Amino acid sequence: GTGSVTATPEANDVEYLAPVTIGGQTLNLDFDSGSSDLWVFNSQLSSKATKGHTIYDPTQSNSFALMQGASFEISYGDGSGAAGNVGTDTVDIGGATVTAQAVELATAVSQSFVEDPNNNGLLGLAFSTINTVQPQQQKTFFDNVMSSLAEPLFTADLRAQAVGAYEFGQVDTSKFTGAMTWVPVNNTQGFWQFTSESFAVDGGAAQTSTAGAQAIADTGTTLMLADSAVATAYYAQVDGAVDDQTQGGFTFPCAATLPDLQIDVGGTMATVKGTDINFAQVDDATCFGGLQATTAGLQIYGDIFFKSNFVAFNGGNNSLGFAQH
Ligand SMILES: N[C@H]1[C@H](O)[C@@H](Sc2ccccc2)[C@@H]2OC[C@H]1O2
Repeated sequence: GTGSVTATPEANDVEYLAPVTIGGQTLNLDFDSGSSDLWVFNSQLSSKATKGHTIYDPTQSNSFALMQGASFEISYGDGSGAAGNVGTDTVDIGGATVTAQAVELATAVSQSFVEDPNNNGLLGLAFSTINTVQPQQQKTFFDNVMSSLAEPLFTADLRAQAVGAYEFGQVDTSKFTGAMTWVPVNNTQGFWQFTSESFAVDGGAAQTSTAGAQAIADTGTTLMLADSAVATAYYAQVDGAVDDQTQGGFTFPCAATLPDLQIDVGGTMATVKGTDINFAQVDDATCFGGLQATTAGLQIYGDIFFKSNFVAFNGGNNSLGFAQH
């Protein structure tokens, strides 16, 4: 089978939300290819925590079953987190269905989630080896649904300030231009990880990235976090750009024309359009860059990358496909 749902951006394309039906109840969740827990806002949380959110109420589902003694606790790269207990229920994403999917029910969530009323939980799409449920680790929706899909893959078609799509089981070739390039994935850390060792600015000479030379494809990260050599060289080509730590990174005059960035993905150059690298206005004339330096060893290619590239995640052969869109 296949499944297809809309991917709707929040303001400034900070995150993309997609509808998921759990035991007949539909919630908009943040699909996250950088983690592997499916957790939701639910009726166990305080009314203060759930104010403005859509919640899942397991008592109203006739297919919910508590997973006795199971719990989860997850913390994310940005310092946010959630923890709680676990059950199973039928989960449907645009027609792709898993009958006994582990659904993690938060009993505590960090303030950044409370203050994000459109986000009613996360749906992890990284590898199940980093799922946090104890004592028995659980599988992601994608792992569970894969064998029933026409093709063992899902795709992300995320758009700048427009509705895109997540699809399971098929690559919709009408969603991108040119050929799709497939590259190998190293999943030893549980991520959709690939080599990324060089870059070029505005079609200029290829330059070598210094640090880890590894990157992950992370739909749950807003920006594109690359080696500092990449960000420094990029903004050196933008008049008036500065690394302004009071703003948290590179800023530039909003009137600037941003160059395209070519970045190595598994040995083939992918392009991130300059227009997609203008993230948000921070004051009347200053804009904040969508490309920033990573603080971790890994480079994290988030939504800024996805706005220029249609990406397919193949769990059948652990490869990543990308194409311009
Ligand atoms: N994979 C990412 C994840 O989806 C988000 S969790 C999140 C937190 C607050 C608001 C929305 C989402 C966090 O930022 C980067 C990394 O961790």
